[in-house]
Amino acid sequence: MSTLPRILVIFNPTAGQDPAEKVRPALVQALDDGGFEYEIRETQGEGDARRWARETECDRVLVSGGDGTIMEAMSGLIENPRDVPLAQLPSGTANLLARALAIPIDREDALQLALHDGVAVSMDVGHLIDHDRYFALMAGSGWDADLIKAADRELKNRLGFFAYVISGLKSLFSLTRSRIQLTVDDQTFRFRAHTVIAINVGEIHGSGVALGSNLSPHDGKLDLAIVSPNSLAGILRVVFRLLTRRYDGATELRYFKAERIRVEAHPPLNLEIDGEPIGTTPFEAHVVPGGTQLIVPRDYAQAKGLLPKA
Ligand SMILES: Nc1ncnc2c1ncn2[C@@H]1O[C@H](COP(=O)(O)OP(=O)(O)OP(=O)(O)O)[C@@H](O)[C@H]1O
Repeated sequence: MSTLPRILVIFNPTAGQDPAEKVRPALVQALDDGGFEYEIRETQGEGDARRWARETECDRVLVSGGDGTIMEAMSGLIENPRDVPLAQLPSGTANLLARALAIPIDREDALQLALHDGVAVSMDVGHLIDHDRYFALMAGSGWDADLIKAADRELKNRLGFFAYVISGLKSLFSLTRSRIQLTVDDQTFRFRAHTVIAINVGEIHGSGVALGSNLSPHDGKLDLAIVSPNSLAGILRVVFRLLTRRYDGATELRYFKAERIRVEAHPPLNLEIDGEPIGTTPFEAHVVPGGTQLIVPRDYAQAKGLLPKA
């Protein structure tokens, strides 16, 4: 009897800039070469990936798509009564989850990891309660949500990742602060800010790029970042702090760690979940510790102390 995992491939033919005719043959070739038993299902739109992942009886789900498709499949797997790990063939525009977990973006390397070399580890996920949506990276209100709303499909097709850079710069100049009421576990705070982000994964592994210090999707907590400068000079100060990794000691950039948070804003702020617009504030989120199983590089798992001690 074969000991290879039976694989459900969830394939989003519209993700990213590479046409499906280029991605699909490479995928089929790698699966055939490895001798796997597999099924490939192509998404038609929102909801397919979540439903198929929730219902699958395979041993592993391999998602070919961007962060949106991966998160849909991850949500389905959280609802699947069996523990089924998720592997990725990052084929989106930003591929932030892959980059954060040190998963290669190169197609062949990613397939080698997804099918052969990777190890399964648990990772926390966030849950946006009112929307019943899970997030791996973050749920954010304010600037991040504005820029994601501005980077629509047409702009992403035309410019790829630069769509986010351009819409991010544009949104920076129109930021206005809202009155925020923030509940962090049992404590309530009131202040003015233009951006409040609940972060699960906030660091590109090994790159030095991070949204804060000691952010970890393996600590059973969400990190909350609050950005509140009221002028362009203040915004540039925050950007400089982030780039130079000086996160502490500024009132314009504050952090909390929590298991549960609630954000109300007046006027309401745009809201995004893992790079997808999802209406406006208020939002309430909590962490599901170790809620998902992911296939990651052995080096990443080792660096994070996630491998069983030999
Ligand atoms: N066949 C399809 N036709 C059109 N849209 C689809 C299809 N299948 C899935 N979708 C939509 O694709 C979106 C997810 O895209 P995904 O995030 O994976 O790629 P992306 O937008 O290129 O990448 P990124 O999130 O990195 O920018 C979901 O909104 C989903 O509904």
